[in-house]
Amino acid sequence: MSAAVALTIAGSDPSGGAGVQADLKTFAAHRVYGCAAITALTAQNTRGVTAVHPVPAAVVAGQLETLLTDVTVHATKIGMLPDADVVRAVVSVLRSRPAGPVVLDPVMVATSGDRLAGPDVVTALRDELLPLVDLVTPNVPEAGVLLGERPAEDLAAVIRQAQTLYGRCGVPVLLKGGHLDADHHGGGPGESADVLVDTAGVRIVARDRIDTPATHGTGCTLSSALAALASRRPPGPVPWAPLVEEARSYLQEALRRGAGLGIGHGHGPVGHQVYVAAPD
Ligand SMILES: Nc1ncnc2c1ncn2[C@@H]1O[C@H](COP(=O)(O)OP(=O)(O)OP(=O)(O)O)[C@@H](O)[C@H]1O
Ligand SMILES: Cc1ncc(CO)c(N)n1
Repeated sequence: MSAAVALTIAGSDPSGGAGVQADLKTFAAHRVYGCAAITALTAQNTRGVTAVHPVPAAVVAGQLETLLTDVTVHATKIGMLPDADVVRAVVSVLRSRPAGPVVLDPVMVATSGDRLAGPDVVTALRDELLPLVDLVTPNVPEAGVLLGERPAEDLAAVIRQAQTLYGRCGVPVLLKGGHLDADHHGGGPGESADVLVDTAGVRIVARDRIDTPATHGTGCTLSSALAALASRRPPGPVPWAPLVEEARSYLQEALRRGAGLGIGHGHGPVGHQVYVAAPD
């Protein structure tokens, strides 16, 4: 039997806190073999993004085709897709080559507020890619954009939008509440609450909110932890609720560790190297 293999399809972040670099560290922390196809080169640090250079769509397709004709991938995470052509390249490969359960993090804006995807991405992502995936993990502003609504301002609105998005696309939704104002998040005092909606109904997954500026790449880390955990499972439908609980516990430890790393001068990275137990 081969090792569990997870694939990330994402952009590069030279500062190592987000994107492909964060995903591969997260896969390693979950004792999963990591593969990576790069969709864009960014120039960024913990303070912001200074340039985005999309990889040509045909080159993205070529990376995936070449990889998937040889390597069996047990789960995939999709992150930054810089333009609609790259979205379509990923769609076309995924239609013909199985890559395990797919977690889609619909990246639009970095923690620093800089845009990472052009406006044409939203329609292609929502109409062409979303129906093919097994879990979508928008943050509050991204859910607003996908629904064409104002971003949620409290937990009740997050629950409503997660249900609406699930109703429209039929794909399990994990709507992340990290952006909710601490006074309005409603998940309980000092908590950061995410909302999972799938066939099992609505589940709120909350953890204590850690008081730290080092939150660069939390979304990337959560979605790659979910793909890593999915890659370790037997084939078949993924019960997302226990995986979300596990991934949040991992992220919580990584946030605690990141608070002491002292990397960069802006929103520092989380400490990915929190090794979780090997699969049984
Ligand atoms: N200070 C915090 N303490 C604990 N958990 C947090 C904190 N900030 C964010 N989270 C959690 O981190 C995960 C990512 O949430 P967030 O809403 O920030 O996503 P994102 O905006 O996609 O992340 P990114 O910063 O990578 O763009 C969620 O599970 C959220 O609840
Ligand atoms: C490459 C990349 N992907 C995703 C994010 C979102 O955090 C980022 N900052 N950079």
